[in-house]
Formats: sequence, C-alpha cells, structure tokens
Amino acid sequence: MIEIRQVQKSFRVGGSRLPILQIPEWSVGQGERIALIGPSGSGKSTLLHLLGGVIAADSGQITVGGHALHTYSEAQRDRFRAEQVGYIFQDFHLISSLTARQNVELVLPAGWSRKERATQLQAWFHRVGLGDRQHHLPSQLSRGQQQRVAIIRALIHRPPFILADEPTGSLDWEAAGAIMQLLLSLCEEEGLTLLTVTHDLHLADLYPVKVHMSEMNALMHRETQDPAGKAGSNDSGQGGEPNAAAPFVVA
Ligand SMILES: Nc1ncnc2c1ncn2[C@@H]1O[C@H](COP(=O)(O)OP(=O)(O)OP(=O)(O)O)[C@@H](O)[C@H]1O
Repeated sequence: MIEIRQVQKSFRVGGSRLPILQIPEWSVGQGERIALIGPSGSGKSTLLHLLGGVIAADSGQITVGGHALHTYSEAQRDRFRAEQVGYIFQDFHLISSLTARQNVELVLPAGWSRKERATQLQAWFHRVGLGDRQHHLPSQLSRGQQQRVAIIRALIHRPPFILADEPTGSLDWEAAGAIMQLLLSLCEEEGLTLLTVTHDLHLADLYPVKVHMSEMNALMHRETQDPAGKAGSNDSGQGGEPNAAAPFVVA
C-alpha cells in the first residue's frame, strides 16, 4: 500500500525554488499495476524518486508499505529502498565488465545460502528467456536482453514495490512490447505493486490502471484550469506561476 497526503516537492533553481509536485492525496493498493502518464516535466520521475526514497518531499506524508518515509533519514531511506523497492531504468544500469549473472549476484540478499542463490538465479534467467545467456557480458546482449537482466535484478529478491522509469524508452517497438508484457506478468505472478512511467500510450494500455499526472498533481490541474493564474487564494498574484511558498490548497 502506498499513501500520499499533502505532499509538496520543489527544486532549487538558481536563487528560487521551482514547485514541481503538489499532491493532496493519492493511494495505491498492494499488487496494483499502474502506468503513470503525463507530459514531459509533469513530475513523473520525481514522484518515483519520492516513492523510492531517493529524495525527500518538502512537506507532507509518504507511506510506502508501512514505511513513513517522511520521518526517515537519508540512511533509513537508502535501507528502505534496498529492501523494499526494485528500480528499473531506461538505460538498464548494468555494469559492463560483469556478466549478466554477476550483475544480478550483486543484489542478492546476504542471507541466501549458496544453493538458494544458484537455484534462484537459474530459475529467473530461465523465466525471462535468458537461460543460456547468463555468462554473457552486457555488450554481448541485445538491448531488450539487457533490460531482461535488469528486470531480474530488480525482482529477484521480491521487493513488494517495483518502480520502472521508462523501462522501454530505449527499445524498438517490438522489444518494448515484449518487455512491458514480461514486467507486467512477472509482477502479477509475484503479487508485486508496479508503477511504470511511460510516454507510450499503447504500452500504457496494457496496464490494468492508467493514471495521468494531472489527476494527482494539483499544480498541473491549476495550470490547466486557470492558465491566467487569477483564481485561488494560494496564487502568488504574479502571473499565475505556482508559488512554492503559498499555503497548500487543493485546486
Ligand atoms: N534535481 C533537480 N533540480 C532541479 N530541477 C529538477 C530536478 N529534478 C527534476 N527537476 C525538474 O522537475 C521537473 C519535473 O521533472 P521530472 O523528471 O520529474 O518530469 P517527468 O514528468 O518525468 O519528465 P519526462 O517525461 O521528460 O522525463 C522538470 O522541470 C525538471 O527540470
């Protein structure tokens, strides 16, 4: 279960702060599989970073699987992420000098026995169709195959939350469709909660649930509804730019 309440996030740019997200309330049930869509710059990656504990919100509450991230130190968030979250990136983030199998071995829980490690690795490489490619370097694999390795790395220790940021963004359409289907079916089989950022609306259609950022980000809503910036008591009165210092008011 993910619960967000009254969250605001801004970034310091030059001498001022640029408001990016203002989320009154949003929740995701355990095991849901959601495609996050929205225009460039609408805060999709920022939201994933908040949920993964990579960054902290300016204010508000973010609870992920019972972990109240807003109360955590950076070190506690790092630990939370290592144990609870599997991250999948557009560019795979595999170490080029290590084989596919070695890349995955890096993240295996310390408590796993030698036998368990071998059994799980074998099973997962077969599961994603790479049973015979475990000892290949990333450069010897296609981009789609590299992403399959990255998916194993994210899922093998069965973290309850999988966050995927444009996982098919650097693949051709055929590989992209196959990877998205694979990710969805693995998360469904394992009962993992999956949040995937994608620009591809056809791929988003594969998901049981699609959420547009404008449904949760009140800043977008206000900009859409009130382009002149005239309405609302929390406006800065300076031409409709969202004001990070303004009180949090649901648009
Ligand atoms: N560390 C940062 N410092 C300053 N601004 C940032 C930082 N990270 C993100 N931003 C800004 O926040 C806004 C939202 O960025 P984000 O990457 O979350 O959007 P997005 O919806 O994922 O966009 P895209 O679809 O293009 O990847 C952008 O205007 C971006 O420039």
